[in-house]
Amino acid sequence: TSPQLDCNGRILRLDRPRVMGIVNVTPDSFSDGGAHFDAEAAIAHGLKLAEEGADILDVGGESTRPGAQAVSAEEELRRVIPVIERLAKDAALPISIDTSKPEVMRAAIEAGAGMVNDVYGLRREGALDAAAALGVPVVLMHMLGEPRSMQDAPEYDDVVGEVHRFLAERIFAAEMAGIAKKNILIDPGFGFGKTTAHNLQLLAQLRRFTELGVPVLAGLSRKRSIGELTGRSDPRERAAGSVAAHLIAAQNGAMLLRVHDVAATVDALKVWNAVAAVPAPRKDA
Ligand SMILES: Cn1c(SCC(=O)Nc2ccccc2)nc2c(=O)[nH]c(N)nc21
Repeated sequence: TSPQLDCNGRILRLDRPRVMGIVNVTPDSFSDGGAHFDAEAAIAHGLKLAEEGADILDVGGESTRPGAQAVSAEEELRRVIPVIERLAKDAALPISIDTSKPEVMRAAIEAGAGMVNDVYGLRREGALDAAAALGVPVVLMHMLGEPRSMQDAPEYDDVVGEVHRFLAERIFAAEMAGIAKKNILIDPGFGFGKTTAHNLQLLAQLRRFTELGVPVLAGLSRKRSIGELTGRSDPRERAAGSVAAHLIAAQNGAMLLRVHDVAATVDALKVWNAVAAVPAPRKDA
């Protein structure tokens, strides 16, 4: 019996690599400086990704790009709650909330989300206790320092070893706070305080993280490293590079892939699964 996650009543099976579709609730294009948020566009996009075969949708209201200004809890709630409510009503798949704030976690689960995806690894004040009380699966991700400064010449003695140790410590902290191990996922945090060389080491050695005994999530979609490797300066042209990276992540043990290009990734995984299903050759005596 392969693991499955109970996301507030909606089941996410982890019998094979699964696809998490990205739904950013961003400032709408016509309003001045993002005073309004285009919930309708985000909802339509989420429903489209569900149609394309996403197994879960990740809804986020605060950009974590280096230099992005911090957003208040009230502002973040204004952006994501209407989107989560409508997606939970109009689609059957589980929804994760991409947030580091305890009050946003609580309201999002109340509104129908079923997983917490925290790029800060539940290190904000009250986050561990809030997640434990909610009793939903949580993603613990590695980030070096803070979003503002993480990409200023990040350095490690041994990036894989240091990220591995951080994640082991966050699993321990989560279990001590009362989060069941079956509800924990980990993520090396591609691009969060890593150069492309660091990201390549983490991807090449991703199977090391499966030793921690919980499912691994990988999120490389359209990121700068993919752009650097492919020469695609426009993120919208990074789908092929992203699919390639996510197939390698699946091959190296990732069970959840956080992607923009759901249809392409779903097709790629169908090919990957067909090969994975081929019986191993018999070792004749
Ligand atoms: C919320 N969130 C993000 S946002 C950053 C992003 O997509 N940047 C980006 C996207 C497109 C182009 C350039 C940069 N990345 C992860 C991740 O890798 N893992 C988990 N668990 N959550 C995550």
